[in-house]
Amino acid sequence: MEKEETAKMTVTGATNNIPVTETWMRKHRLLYDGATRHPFILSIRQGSVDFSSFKRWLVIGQDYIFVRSFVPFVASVLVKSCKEPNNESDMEVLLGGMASLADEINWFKKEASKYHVSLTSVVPQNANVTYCRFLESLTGQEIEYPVAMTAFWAIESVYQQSFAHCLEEGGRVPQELQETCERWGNEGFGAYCNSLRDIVDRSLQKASAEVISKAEVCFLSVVEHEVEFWNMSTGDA
Ligand SMILES: Cc1ncc(CNC=O)c(N)n1
Repeated sequence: MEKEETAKMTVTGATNNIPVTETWMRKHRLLYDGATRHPFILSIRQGSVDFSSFKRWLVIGQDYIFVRSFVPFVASVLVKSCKEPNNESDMEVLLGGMASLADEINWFKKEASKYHVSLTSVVPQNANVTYCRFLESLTGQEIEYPVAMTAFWAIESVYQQSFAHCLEEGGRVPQELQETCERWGNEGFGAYCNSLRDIVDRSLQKASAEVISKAEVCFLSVVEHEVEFWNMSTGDA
């Protein structure tokens, strides 16, 4: 076995058959579940969430700000994907992601007007500002494609799995939040997340041990930012 390859196995714990993302999920399960099973998410699933103006402001207003920062980040990943060999399918998956963000921005506007949330006057909370800055720090040219792709996949997957959990059997999602849960928790969005995951695993197969560990750190950062994002729901973030 080549030296580089041995180093890679040491860093990731990956063997030939287990994809890197799967090894991370096993290793960091508790932290990951802390995001997808956050008390705020569980309160939506249980129907105990009070969808008062404060929570609406969070789910619509703060998330709108996040998504506006997410767009240039996704654009930067798309630019990187164009420089990758055999990029045709990556580019298409990322373009699909872009298209759904355009749709999402319109949806935020519709929800905002329904609940009289003024999107232009929402002041971003600290946790959100920090998360958006983190996204911006990942847009630079020096950030390797697998690292940026890892962040992208993790951001989408955490959201998808959180809202899909709300919709699983036994949930009692309040009617006002049903559409929100379906937007990110639907199966199509789940399939899209799996495509992102496959791109991550494939791009990491060719990556150096250093890039693989950077990607793992990036994965953990995303999960932590997602927890902090929902911690805003208690008002003391
Ligand atoms: C905080 C956060 N994380 C992930 C997503 C899902 N990606 C795009 O919409 C989101 N909307 N908000």
